[in-house]
Amino acid sequence: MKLALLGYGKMGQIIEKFAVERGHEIVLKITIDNQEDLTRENLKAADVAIDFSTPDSVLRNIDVCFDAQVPVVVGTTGWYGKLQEVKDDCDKSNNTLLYGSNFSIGVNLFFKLNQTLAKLMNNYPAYEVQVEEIHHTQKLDAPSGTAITLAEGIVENLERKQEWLNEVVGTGVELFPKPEQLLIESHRIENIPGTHTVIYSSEVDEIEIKHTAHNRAGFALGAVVAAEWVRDKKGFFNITDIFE
Ligand SMILES: NC(=O)C1=CN([C@@H]2O[C@H](COP(=O)(O)OP(=O)(O)OC[C@H]3O[C@@H](n4cnc5c(N)ncnc54)[C@H](OP(=O)(O)O)[C@@H]3O)[C@@H](O)[C@H]2O)C=CC1
Ligand SMILES: O=C(O)C1=N[C@H](C(=O)O)C[C@H](O)C1
Repeated sequence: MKLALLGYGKMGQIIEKFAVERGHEIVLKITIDNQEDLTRENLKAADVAIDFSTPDSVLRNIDVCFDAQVPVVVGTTGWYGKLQEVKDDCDKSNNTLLYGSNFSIGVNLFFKLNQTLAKLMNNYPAYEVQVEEIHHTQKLDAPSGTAITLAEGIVENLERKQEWLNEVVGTGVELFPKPEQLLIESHRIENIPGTHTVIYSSEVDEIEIKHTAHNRAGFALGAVVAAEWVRDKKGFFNITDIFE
């Protein structure tokens, strides 16, 4: 299959490696320096576009994919406030988009564990819950998309939590969540590909579930598999649709 890579940074380059290994061809690579090459005409050479760019550029990239009627896999995070708008555009224009805060198999298993644990905890009010995420210092968004998915999994399944709020550690701003608010703590440390922990803490003990990415390979392979899966489909999908 012919692929367009929208964003060719840390992720785009590993995605290229897995895509070529699996017999695909890269027909277009877009970075900040050649953004003007992202046109409907150029995109039409691709069967699927894969976007791992930036929160500021992703919405325009999606628009161009919709205009060209090219299915797009979106790994970029930091735009989920616009999710409903993008879904409406996708449906109205009869297009195809698959997005996911995390394309690795391990994290998608972790999402399920998180939901199950949150349900169990309805019977155990002595436990307070918190989400922690650690990423490299170049990350542009906080909290991470994965942490948002984890927090939503908790809010949807644990009755005593109604919304999440985010504290970026080291900025000097400390938050004091109300009992119905779930704290997501973000840490930025050199060279960490992505670590997520859900912690339930009581007076007497603590239960933690944790996912640690050793590198970016799991995310990149997942994105290529997602492109293969979505190629001949129409509609708006999440990575969890592949795992169902
Ligand atoms: N869903 C998932 O599983 C994962 C998601 N991510 C997300 O993917 C995104 C990218 O991550 P990562 O590769 O680490 O980031 P990088 O900063 O390494 O790469 C971003 C790329 O986007 C390019 N870019 C900047 N502006 C534009 C534009 N206007 N159009 C197209 N490309 C542009 C940059 O160009 P230049 O090189 O010239 O600066 C760079 O090539 C982030 O949002 C991150 O959170 C990351 C890992 C896994
Ligand atoms: O920016 C990153 O690096 C990552 N971003 C994704 C996120 O925001 O959750 C996925 C992964 O954790 C790496």
